[in-house]
Amino acid sequence: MITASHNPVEDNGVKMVEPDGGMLPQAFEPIATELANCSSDEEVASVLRDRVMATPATTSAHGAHAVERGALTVLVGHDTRPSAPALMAAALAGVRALGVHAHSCGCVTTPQLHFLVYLANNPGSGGSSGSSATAATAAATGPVAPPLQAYYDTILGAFLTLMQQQQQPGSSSGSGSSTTAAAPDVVYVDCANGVGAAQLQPLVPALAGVGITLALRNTGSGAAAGLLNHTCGADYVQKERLPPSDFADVPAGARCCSVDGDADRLVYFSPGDASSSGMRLWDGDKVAMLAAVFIRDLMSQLPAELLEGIQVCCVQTAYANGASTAYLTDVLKLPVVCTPTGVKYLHEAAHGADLGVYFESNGHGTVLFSPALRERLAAAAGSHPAAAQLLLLSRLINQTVGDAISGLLLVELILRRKGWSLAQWQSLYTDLPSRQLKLKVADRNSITTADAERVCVSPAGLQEAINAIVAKVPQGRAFARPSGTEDAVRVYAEATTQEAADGLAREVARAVYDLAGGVGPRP
Ligand SMILES: CC(=O)N[C@H]1[C@@H](OP(=O)(O)O)O[C@H](CO)[C@@H](O)[C@@H]1O
Ligand SMILES: [Mg+2]
Repeated sequence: MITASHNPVEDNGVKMVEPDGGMLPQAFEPIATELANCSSDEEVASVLRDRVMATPATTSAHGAHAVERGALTVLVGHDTRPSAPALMAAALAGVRALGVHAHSCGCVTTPQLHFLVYLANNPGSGGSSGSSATAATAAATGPVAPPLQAYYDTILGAFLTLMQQQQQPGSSSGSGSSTTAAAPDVVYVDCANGVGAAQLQPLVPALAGVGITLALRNTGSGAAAGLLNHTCGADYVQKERLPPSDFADVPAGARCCSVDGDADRLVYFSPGDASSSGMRLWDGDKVAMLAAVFIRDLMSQLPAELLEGIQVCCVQTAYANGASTAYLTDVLKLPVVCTPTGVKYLHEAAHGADLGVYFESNGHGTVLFSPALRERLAAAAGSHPAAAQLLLLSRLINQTVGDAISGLLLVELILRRKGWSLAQWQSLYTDLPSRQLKLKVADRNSITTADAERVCVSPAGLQEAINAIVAKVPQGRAFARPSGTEDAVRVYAEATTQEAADGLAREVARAVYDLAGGVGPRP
């Protein structure tokens, strides 16, 4: 997938999708770094020959045995960047030079490409009408590109079925009042001027059919088209806590959401008054809680023996607001696992359970259902409506990777099913005030961490200094870690007041600056 996600339009990047639809295996990262740092074509060729071609595929859907190159197909997609067509041509030429089929999926979202790769290798599993044709062709010639329609048939199809069940009188639709009275007619969607604009379009007529008007903004088209991710998109809204461009006329309190440039992140927000202050945010933590509440409700309607031995787990990072962690453990009584930052870690941990809910605060995440759980649900679907609904949820929710389109449908389904307004969703728990800062140091890798990045191991004395600072702040929590994506050290702090959280973050940043070789002005 040729994309630089939420980053500025002039950046570029690539995300690799494994044959099972998953993310790049971690073992491949050092090789990818080597490739990215090559300074000449010759060097690229030699790294490809000596390192890439010499590394056996680990998670190939075909198993460890060698596969005829001519039987392989690589699917390539791209985002809306002006650099995409040239990079796409290069990628296709590179794949074909190896004697491997290359197929352009065109301008798609990252999660759509993950889904298509999964479906190409697991024909028939999408639950779409088109997939049986795909299965027949695949048997004859190896994986071929399934039509993008298969994505909508699966994800949107499951959403519409769940919505229709809700609207049938007397349907068993989970707990909570199933009134739609609290749901507004219009959901304003900030498409970040990215791929989401075109790919959300098929949802517009489909959702209109169930009474939801999607108003797409920042679609990257028209005379005043904005720039990709520029003052818009999920990353901007979540980090700046500001409504995106082109939302000035959206009424205060309206239901809005924002996706990032490649549509794998989703946050909800509601504009405040004219001064832009008072914008409210429903971040990845809030989406995770909503999903967890709903799934827990459905599971509680199933006979205990059906769920015997089934493990449910919620996965967060240290950036998850402490109030959300407390809500999961104290109110929902669900086990919580904390992993290092980065979806690859959360995804892996969620895979360890039968039902794994994972979201980063920045809006990237999904809910994974194990094959064993899906089998049990399928067997019970005829006799237990809640099992049938959970099974449909596993189709509505992209099982390969976090997906803003699938996430939007999930949130809208749950809010309507529960009859909840944004305010009721917000009131599940109250976030502790928090602050994130970043600073530069001479070498960020001089900071090493343990315990899912919550403790600094080096440089010597840093953790002791952080402990002493945190101890002075009631209910304070803070940590510092080197960013994996930027040349910076990130500091996170939370406390019972915004002032205390701000002060705590500043003090910790100063300790990092003093003990880890800060560069530039002291925070
Ligand atoms: C605090 C924060 O938002 N960190 C982001 C950021 O990672 P860093 O390692 O913090 O730079 O980029 C990652 C990739 O997009 C994302 O997964 C992660 O959540
Ligand atoms: Mg992204």
